[in-house]
Amino acid sequence: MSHPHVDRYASLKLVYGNDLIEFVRENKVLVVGAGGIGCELLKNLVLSGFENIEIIDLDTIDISNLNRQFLFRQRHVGESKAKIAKETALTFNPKCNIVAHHGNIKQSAYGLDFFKQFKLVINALDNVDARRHVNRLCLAANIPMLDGGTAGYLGQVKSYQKGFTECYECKGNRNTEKTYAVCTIRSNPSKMIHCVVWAKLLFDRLFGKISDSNEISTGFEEILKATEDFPQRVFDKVFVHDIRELSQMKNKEVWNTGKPPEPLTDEYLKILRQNNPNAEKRAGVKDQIIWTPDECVQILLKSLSSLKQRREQSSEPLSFDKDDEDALNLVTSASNLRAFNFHIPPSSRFDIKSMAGNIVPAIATTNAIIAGLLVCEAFKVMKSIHMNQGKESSVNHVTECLQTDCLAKTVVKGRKNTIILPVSMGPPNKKCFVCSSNSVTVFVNCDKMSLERFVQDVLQNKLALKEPSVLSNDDLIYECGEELEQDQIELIQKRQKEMLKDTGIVDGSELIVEDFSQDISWKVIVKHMPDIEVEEFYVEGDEPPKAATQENHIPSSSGVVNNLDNVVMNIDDGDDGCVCVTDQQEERKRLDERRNELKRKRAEVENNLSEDTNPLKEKKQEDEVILLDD
Ligand SMILES: Nc1ncnc2c1ncn2[C@@H]1O[C@H](COP(=O)(O)OP(=O)(O)OP(=O)(O)O)[C@@H](O)[C@H]1O
Ligand SMILES: [Zn+2]
Repeated sequence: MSHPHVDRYASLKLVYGNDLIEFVRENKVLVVGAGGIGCELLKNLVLSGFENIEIIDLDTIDISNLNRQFLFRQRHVGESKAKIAKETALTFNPKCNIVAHHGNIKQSAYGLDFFKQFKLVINALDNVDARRHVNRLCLAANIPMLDGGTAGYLGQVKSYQKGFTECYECKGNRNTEKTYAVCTIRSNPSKMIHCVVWAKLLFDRLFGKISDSNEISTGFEEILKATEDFPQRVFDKVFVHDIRELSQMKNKEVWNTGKPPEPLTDEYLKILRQNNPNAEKRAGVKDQIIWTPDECVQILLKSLSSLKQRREQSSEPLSFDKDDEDALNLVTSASNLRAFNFHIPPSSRFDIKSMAGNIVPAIATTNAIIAGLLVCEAFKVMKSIHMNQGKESSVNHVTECLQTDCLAKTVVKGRKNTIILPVSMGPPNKKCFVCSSNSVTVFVNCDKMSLERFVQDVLQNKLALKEPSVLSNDDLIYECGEELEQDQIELIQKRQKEMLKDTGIVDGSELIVEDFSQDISWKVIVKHMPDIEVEEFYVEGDEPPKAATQENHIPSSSGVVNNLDNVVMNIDDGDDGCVCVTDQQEERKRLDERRNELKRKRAEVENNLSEDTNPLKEKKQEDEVILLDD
């Protein structure tokens, strides 16, 4: 292959021409994600003449990746995906210059300046959150973005460019996790998935970050303090006492399964033991064997004890990870025990793992098809950029690209045997607050929602901002960032706990929300919805909750998306070939300048208003008094 007299690109040049191949060799592309699609893609790119590539992935190689991520071998387990993908790809084409980043694309080191070096960005990601972030940076840097994704046998490739096509968020690609009514999860499940969602909340309540949404029952504080018998006390509380209380609800009609729940007393466990149809089925793959009630109890107690120890040794709350043995054992046993409580058939650890981890099986061939299509689209974009040099941002470079769907089976009428289906990309949606309008309306209950929840749930989770700052009436009421001073942090912490209405955010308030990490400045219009619960907030374009008084909903899981955000980045200096950016000074400087400008502006506004007509000033003084009182 690498004989010195053989031009490895000879056949490519016949197809694309010398000039384009030279252009592709010289110019840099960014690949985001080195997983199932990313590995295939990197291999294709290096074999197609793309010689300047940067690749980023936050993860390390897991044994479960080896069935489809063919750049990795067993000896690589535990190593950086980006680094090993680079090393293996270089063996296919040593001419390439590949830079590997072991990091999260959302880190500020990979901001606008980083993106600007590339002609094209290609996403090989597995979550909406990271895609939304990359979308915003590609819009800001005005770089075409290709996005590939698969779910089992289904796949899709889309090509985006600012001003010419819809953006990734034009059609509302939100973090739309399936949600369930709170009462179904907390007190009236009818399916195993309800028990799994509950078990994950139990995990969070006992070992994770405590919040209103994981408050599945009262009285955990005492149990958590217990030095002895912690596992048994948890068992007695959630599977016996709480259930006994629930079962005493008079009206039998209310139970979704048709029967009141049964506490897991010794007598009930005995009955379950006698009637257990799974008792004999002990052969087969270990993870697919359904545990007996006794096994569930034993495994529950053991995992509770080991997680308690781990939590005590850790300064941070734990977060559920489907690949963590203790966490999965806890969720599997707790889900099954709850299922026994509510007369729901139990499930295997394998099935519960896919429910708890929102897993859709990955198919290597679908990934390969999508990675192949991505490279075809990449050539079209590079060709256009090459032909229009100097007017990069004013020309539509994705004009020849099509949204390409890879289907599981023929579903298109009149198109026999069509499994690869090209469709035109839509134009930008004028109402899209990300690429077009810069204005978004949010519907929240200002009386019940705290500023903290507004920032976390609405701005960060729902609107996918990373480091939002919030200006209300020219007053900077919220900001985040590592460079804040202690007194600023204290002020924010205090204010965060206030309800929106107490911070001056009421019906019709127009906020300026900025996020320098995504180069975003939006007008956020607040509509106060007095009849909705805190969790029922929604954003323009979403379906509002059916009735204002309806029971509230909780997410089906704490979510793969969130877990990725929580991963601790492993940034090093790259002497092993894995380059990581550490210089964040520019970003800091920009933030500082902006902050000083805001302070100046705020001072001006305050000075211009007389003492008695300035509500902001009064509010501030109140804040200061409170601070002193502390
Ligand atoms: N914010 C991010 N920054 C960098 N890489 C990311 C980010 N989010 C996801 N990724 C990477 O994108 C890749 C997606 O690949 P893939 O869908 O095959 O997932 P996987 O984690 O390898 O597999 P599985 O989820 O099935 O275990 C993963 O390697 C993941 O680490
Ligand atoms: Zn858009």
